[in-house]
Parts: sequence; C-alpha cells; structure tokens
Amino acid sequence: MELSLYKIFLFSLCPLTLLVGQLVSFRVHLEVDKDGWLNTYFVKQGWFWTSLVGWWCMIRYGGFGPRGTWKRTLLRYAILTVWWFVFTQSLWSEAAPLMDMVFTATGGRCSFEVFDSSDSPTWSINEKFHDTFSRRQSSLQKLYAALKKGAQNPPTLLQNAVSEIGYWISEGKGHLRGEDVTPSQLNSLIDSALHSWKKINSSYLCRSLGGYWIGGHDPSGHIFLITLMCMFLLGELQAIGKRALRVLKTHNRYWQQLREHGTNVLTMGGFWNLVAHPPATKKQFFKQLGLIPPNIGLQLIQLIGSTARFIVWDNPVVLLVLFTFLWWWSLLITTIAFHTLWEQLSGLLCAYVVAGFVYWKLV
Ligand SMILES: CCCCCCCC/C=C\CCCCCCCC(=O)SCCNC(=O)CCNC(=O)[C@H](O)C(C)(C)COP(=O)(O)O
Ligand SMILES: Nc1ncnc2c1ncn2[C@@H]1O[C@H](COP(=O)(O)O)[C@@H](OP(=O)(O)O)[C@H]1O
Repeated sequence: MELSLYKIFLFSLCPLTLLVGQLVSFRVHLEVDKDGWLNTYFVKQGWFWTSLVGWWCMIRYGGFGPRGTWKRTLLRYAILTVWWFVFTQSLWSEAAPLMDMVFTATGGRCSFEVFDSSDSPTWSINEKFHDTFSRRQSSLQKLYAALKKGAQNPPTLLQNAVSEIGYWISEGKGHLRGEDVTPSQLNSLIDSALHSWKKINSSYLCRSLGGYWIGGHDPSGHIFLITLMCMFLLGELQAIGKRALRVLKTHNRYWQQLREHGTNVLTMGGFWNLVAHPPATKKQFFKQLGLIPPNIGLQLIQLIGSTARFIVWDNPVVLLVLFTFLWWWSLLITTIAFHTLWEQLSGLLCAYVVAGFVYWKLV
C-alpha cells in the first residue's frame, strides 16, 4: 500500500488529537455537561449514525452498482462492528464487554457509597455519588427500586437504609439523625446486599442499579468509539471521494437558487432586526414569523427544502464530512476533560490497532 498524504491524515488524526487535547488540558479546565444533546443523542448513539451515513453514501454514490465497492466495504464494516460490539457491549445479559473486563480485572468495582462517611455529624450524600443533582436523584431512585426489589424479608437495618434513601428522594434530606447507625454502616450494608444479589460486572448494570464505577483502569469507551467512527468514515471517503467531488461540482442550479433566494431573504425588511433581537419566547417567535411577507416565506421554505435535498439526497458526502467533524470535536473535548492519559491511550489503541489494520491491509 502506498502512503499518500490522505493516508497520513487518516492514520494520524486521532493520535494527534489526543496529543493536542492533552497539551490543552494542562492550561484549560473544561466543565462539560455529560447529558448535553451532542453526547446523549449523537456520540452515545454514534455507531448508529455512522452506519447510517456511511451506508447512505455507499448507496447514493453507486457503491452497490456493477463497479461498486460494497463487498470490501461490507467486510471492513463487519470487522469494525464486531470489534465495537465485543469491546463496548454485552454479548448477552450476564457477559461483560471487554472494556469492563479490563476495568474489573485491574481492581475496579461498582460502588454504592451513597452517604458521606467522613466524620461530619450531619448526614449528607457522598460527593462522589454521581456528579450532578439530576444524576444523583435518578440514581437514588434506581437504587431504591433495586433494594426494594431484591430484599425479601430484609433485616431491620436494610429496611432503614431503604427508607433513608426514600427520604432523600422525596425530601432532599435524611431522617436517621440520632439513630444508632452510622453512614458508613449503611453504605457497606447497601453495597454488600447488592453485590451478593447480583454479579455486577458491567458499567451498564452498575449504572442501572444506581451505583458508580470506581478504581481500576477504565479504558475510555468514548475515545475508542470515536476513533473507530472517524477512521471508518474517513477511510470510506477514499472510496467515494472522487465521485462525490464530481457530483458536488455539477450542482450549479442549487448554487444559483441559493444566491437568488438567499439574497431576497437577507434583504427582506426586518430580517436583520430579527437576527439582532431574536424572539425570547415561542409566542414572539410565531408573531414575528407571521410578519414575514408570504412570497419571502415561500422562498425561505424553498431554500430550506432545496438545501436539505442538496445535502441529504444529492451530496450525502456533506453529511459524512459534518459527522466526521462532530466526532472529531467530541474526541478533542473527551481528551481535554475526561479520563487519565493512560485510559485515553488504551481506548485509542484498542480502536486504532483494528481500524489501522483494516485500512492498511483491507483497502
Ligand atoms: C448494516 C448492514 C449493511 C448493509 C447495507 C444496506 C444499506 C442500508 C442503508 C442504511 C442502513 C443503516 C444501518 C444502520 C445499522 C445500525 C446498527 C447499529 O449500530 S444500532 C446500535 C447503535 N448503538 C450505538 O451506536 C451505541 C454506541 N455507544 C456505545 O458504544 C457506548 O455508549 C459508549 C462506548 C459510547 C460509552 O459507553 P459507556 O459505558 O461509557 O457509557
Ligand atoms: N465529549 C464528551 N462530552 C460529554 N461527555 C463525555 C464526553 N466524553 C466522555 N464523556 C462522559 O464521560 C464519561 C466517561 O466516558 P467513557 O468512559 O465512555 O470515555 C461518560 O459518562 P457517563 O457514562 O456517565 O455518561 C461519558 O458520557
């Protein structure tokens, strides 16, 4: 295989991003919302989006035609999908994914340290017990449900623990003050009860019971997945790139429409006013929408429609590039804000060796 400039870019993008992220993290401290829309709906469902865009490009650029490259693409996709699945997902409900096996084999476990067991006389929730208020609340609810479900004829102390958690859920405070039990006793009671009922060997199961993963070496699942996704999309771009560029250049009509309708919309009375003073409420938004002259409204709808058609139907390579950029950006954020360097490196390496082999040997 000859080493083109593109190949150098493909093979070095993720390792270089990790390096840059590490350097930036020395100077910048980032607070990232784990439950933001990008992470929740896109990165955490990343293999779905990547498959969809990858295969859609394959279909639209004639990959399934007589001279299509679908057989090779399918082989590469199948290898990457199997590896993604084995590394991050449970093959069956009792089995742990590989990344969680590494974690438990290196001393990690699912913890249920709910209450702060420092010397403080007042009962409070342990700061390490999940990182935001809403995550804490939902984890307390999961824990409450798990304890109620698991304990048939629970001993009094465990009953106390359940009712204490119930109090924290409904009142935001506890009621065991002054009773003859300490926070650390309750913690170990909850911990040993749950660990004796179930073999908690995956982060998914741990979270579903309200616990959190501590200790051990936890290879970054995000870095693993994003590296796999970037390499798949950029790797397949090689196969469709030339054709996609040719198609992109033939859409003069769209550019002409964009210029015409775009100029009309931009010069519309009140447009810049709308940009400068965006509506604060939904009501205002619809009121301002109603003020748009009908012919301009029609042009706006046509513009949105033809842009969607231009991107999704005629030139899905734009989607491929947008998604690759989205994944790359999330990779950078993950390398700046999450995990230790070694956990980032192991996540990267586990994806890189397989994706590297696939795009080195199977192209
Ligand atoms: C598929 C056959 C190809 C034939 C081609 C026919 C053409 C059809 C055209 C389009 C079809 C599109 C196919 C879509 C199939 C998609 C299949 C899926 O992948 S569905 C599952 C999606 N799941 C995910 O993406 C989850 C990803 N998330 C994770 O792995 C983890 O959450 C994490 C590693 C990111 C983090 O783990 P955590 O424990 O730390 O939270
Ligand atoms: N780019 C990103 N944006 C938001 N959250 C991220 C992120 N990268 C990682 N995380 C979060 O950091 C935690 C560790 O990720 P991972 O082990 O997969 O690398 C995960 O938390 P949760 O699993 O609690 O949501 C994940 O959602």
